[in-house]
Formats: sequence, structure tokens, C-alpha cells
Amino acid sequence: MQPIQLLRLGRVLPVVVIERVDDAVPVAKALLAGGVSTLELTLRTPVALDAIERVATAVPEILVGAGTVVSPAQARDAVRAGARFLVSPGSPPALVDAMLAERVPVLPGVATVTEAMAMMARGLTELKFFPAQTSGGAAQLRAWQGPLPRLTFCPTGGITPDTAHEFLALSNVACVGGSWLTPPALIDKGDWQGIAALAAKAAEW
Ligand SMILES: O=C(O)C(=O)C[C@H](O)[C@H](O)COP(=O)(O)O
Repeated sequence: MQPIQLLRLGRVLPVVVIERVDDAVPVAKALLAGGVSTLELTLRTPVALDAIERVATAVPEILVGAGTVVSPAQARDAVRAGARFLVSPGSPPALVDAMLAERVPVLPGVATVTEAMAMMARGLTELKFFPAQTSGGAAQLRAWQGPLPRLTFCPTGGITPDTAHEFLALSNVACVGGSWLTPPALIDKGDWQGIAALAAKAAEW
């Protein structure tokens, strides 16, 4: 799969933090039930790799990737656990090398024109724009359309259901990322229907 195909799988890429590994499969099933076919499981908790493995095994219909990839070792470990794509908040060269070596779609993060140009120079044309809201929001990406016409972004960071449409209206945005589909309060309560309902709203975009 090419990165552009990953970005076009849906208009929203859920960013999920799993604290208890037993929550991983029900969260993935709830997102799928709501019509969302991808999820980015962040490597921010000790159970994250186990959670990726469980989702990859038990819910193969959803495409699970790893987010918050900040070290080369994490890129390798995540793919071994079953991650089918890799997302990073940043794009330091050694990390991007390690992510590309895994031969899965990768979305390194950029927040400036120079960072975006550095990725373009490596032949990467699909990027995460992070942190989207505080790095200039949709206006920033609109300003990049002229000088960087070949790039397509998945903005993430501070996006809400109310602001998502400003980004999705741009020709250089394929999807938006965000954690609002899987709020910790709903996960803690085991409110899988609530998560499915949030996913269903976003799946209509
Ligand atoms: O963990 C990563 O890889 C990141 O780059 C950060 C996340 O994508 C954002 O923290 C999600 O942002 P919110 O939707 O505002 O919660």
C-alpha cells in the first residue's frame, strides 16, 4: 500500500491511546462498527505494542498502525507487533530512515515549510502536519498549496469535529487525525457504543 492510499481510506484517522490492553480490541471493533477502517495506536503506554498485536490478530478488517513513533527501535518493534503503517509527530532523518526501512506506509510529522521540503527531497509526498491547530491551522496548509503543490497532508493535533471541515475542504488535505473519537472517559467506562457513534459521525464526512 502506498501512503496516499492509506490517507484516502477515510476522512478521519483516529489517534488512540490504550491504557489497559483489554480495551484495545473492543475499541477497534467499535470504530469499525461506526464505519472507520483505520486506527493509529499510539506508542505512549507500556501496553501499546501488545495492543497493536491484539488488534492486528483479532480485528484484521481494520488497518492498525502505530503512532507516536519517536525512535528507530519503536518503528521496528511496532511493525513486528503487527502495525501496518507508522506515524511520527516529527521527522528527524535517522527516524525517517528507520521507518522507511520497515517497508510500510509512513507519515512523518512536519510543522514548517523547511521540514516539509526536507521530506519532499527524500521523495515523501504524504505527511502528517503536527501540531496542526497551533502551527497555523488550515490557513497554514492553504498557504503551502502554492509553493508545495505535490504534498498531501493529514493534519493532526488540536482538531475537533467543529474544525475538521476547515482542513478537509483543502485540496492538499486527504484526512484529519484526532483523538476525539476515542475519549478516555468513554474507554474507561467501556462505552463502546458511544465510540461507535462518534466514529459513525466522522465516517459520514
Ligand atoms: O502521538 C503522535 O504521534 C502525535 O503526533 C500526536 C497526536 O497525533 C496528537 O496528540 C493527537 O492530537 P489530539 O487530537 O489533539 O489529541
